[in-house]
Amino acid sequence: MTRAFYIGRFQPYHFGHHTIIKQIAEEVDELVVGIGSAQKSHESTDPFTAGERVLMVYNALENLPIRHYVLPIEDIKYNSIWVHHVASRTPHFEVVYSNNPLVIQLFREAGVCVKQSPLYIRERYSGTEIRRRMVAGEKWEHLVPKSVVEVIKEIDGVTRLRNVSASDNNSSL
Ligand SMILES: Nc1ncnc2c1ncn2[C@@H]1O[C@H](COP(=O)(O)OP(=O)(O)OP(=O)(O)O)[C@@H](O)[C@H]1O
Ligand SMILES: NC(=O)c1ccc[n+]([C@@H]2O[C@H](COP(=O)(O)O)[C@@H](O)[C@H]2O)c1
Repeated sequence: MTRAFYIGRFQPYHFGHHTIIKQIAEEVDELVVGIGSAQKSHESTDPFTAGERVLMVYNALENLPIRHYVLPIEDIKYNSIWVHHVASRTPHFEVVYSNNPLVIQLFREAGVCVKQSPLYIRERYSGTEIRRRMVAGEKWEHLVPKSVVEVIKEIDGVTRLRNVSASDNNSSL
């Protein structure tokens, strides 16, 4: 039995993440999805709360054919003990899938097997690009699973993102 770990901020969860998670599900028996930077919300780069992101990911993974867990993970100040921090909040896993250089480095130093997950059409599927579209009033709905559109509409997430982005801009004046 192999259990894998995949972490992202998911601000928001998009088809890039979704495509990779479906590929991972073909290779392992169980998957733990970490909602990273769980303490963050209401910022232009991190507009959604951990709870909202749990809903996005959980609903999008409804039909994933393997057992999976969606768990919020807060950031800590010490990178050197982050792997232990993660381990204390998750079921034990044998392999990590990531593209984030720091995540890869920290897990490899801790002796955990890391597989580099490929990027799926990165220029289209990127949280930064999706948030830019939301603020600019451009179409973004086709870049995320339908269940993510529903969560963002329910919480009026686009208005929130525009408001917090506007206050970011004001504070830098
Ligand atoms: N298009 C994509 N295809 C596959 N994996 C992706 C894609 N975009 C991001 N990832 C990966 O998903 C993980 C989590 O990324 P994250 O939630 O930060 O998404 P992001 O799109 O990079 O967001 P942001 O632009 O806000 O930084 C990382 O390992 C990242 O490399
Ligand atoms: N010291 C820490 O708290 C620490 C270290 C490495 C990664 N992380 C988190 O892991 C997640 C990695 O996901 P991304 O690939 O989306 O950046 C982020 O939420 C990041 O903050 C946290």
